[in-house]
Amino acid sequence: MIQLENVTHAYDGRVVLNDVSATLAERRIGLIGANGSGKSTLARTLNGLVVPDSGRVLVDGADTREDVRTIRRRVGFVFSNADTQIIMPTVAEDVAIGLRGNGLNREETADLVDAILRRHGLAAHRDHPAHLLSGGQKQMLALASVLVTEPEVLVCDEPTTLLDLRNVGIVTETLRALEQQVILLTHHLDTLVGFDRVLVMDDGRIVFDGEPKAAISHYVDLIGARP
Ligand SMILES: Nc1ncnc2c1ncn2[C@@H]1O[C@H](COP(=O)(O)OP(=O)(O)OP(=O)(O)O)[C@@H](O)[C@H]1O
Repeated sequence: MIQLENVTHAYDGRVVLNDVSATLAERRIGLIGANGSGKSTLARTLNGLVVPDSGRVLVDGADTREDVRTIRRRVGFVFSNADTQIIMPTVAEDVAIGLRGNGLNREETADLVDAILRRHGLAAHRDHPAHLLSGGQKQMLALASVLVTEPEVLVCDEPTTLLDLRNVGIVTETLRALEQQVILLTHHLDTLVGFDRVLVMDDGRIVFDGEPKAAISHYVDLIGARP
């Protein structure tokens, strides 16, 4: 469970998170809001990528300010642009890098890598250069490389933004089927169908917190009311 307690954060003196408090316990949580409303910054506080100026973020009671290594293992993060996340030359190497240092031998590592590549439709691309994959395949690789580390929570920052409609569907279905808690930031509002809870952000605050339909309707009204 993740708890945000009076989280405030500013960039260059401009407040982008303004006294945000929330307890994130549901399995499927969406986070929506206009560009620049603070979603990514909030998401980045959840695994210590951003440490708030004041307030605190607790992951199963551990403070992101103090225990970032443990928290990074528990909370995986997937970025919208997979190119920024793929770091190794080949597909298999990129997945394997996440397993480094966990005591597995080469064979065990290869077995795990192969299993996760099969699960995410990438087995045929095992030894291909990662940068030659299609946009959708790259996003699946980024997802696979995080999931192989078995995080308890997966934070996905607009993982479908750069994808065509078919790949939006594939990534959405993959996220839907995961065991772990998923916190999904998205502008693709229909990917939130069936979610337990959706938070709407505006100007650094959570301005609505409820079931998807009501949250989306609140967001649409909010945007509609803008000059
Ligand atoms: N590293 C940074 N340095 C300075 N300003 C930043 C930084 N990251 C974000 N910002 C600013 O903080 C504000 C909130 O940005 P953030 O990315 O959290 O919003 P967002 O809701 O995720 O937006 P989008 O939907 O466009 O991704 C924006 O005005 C952005 O320009």
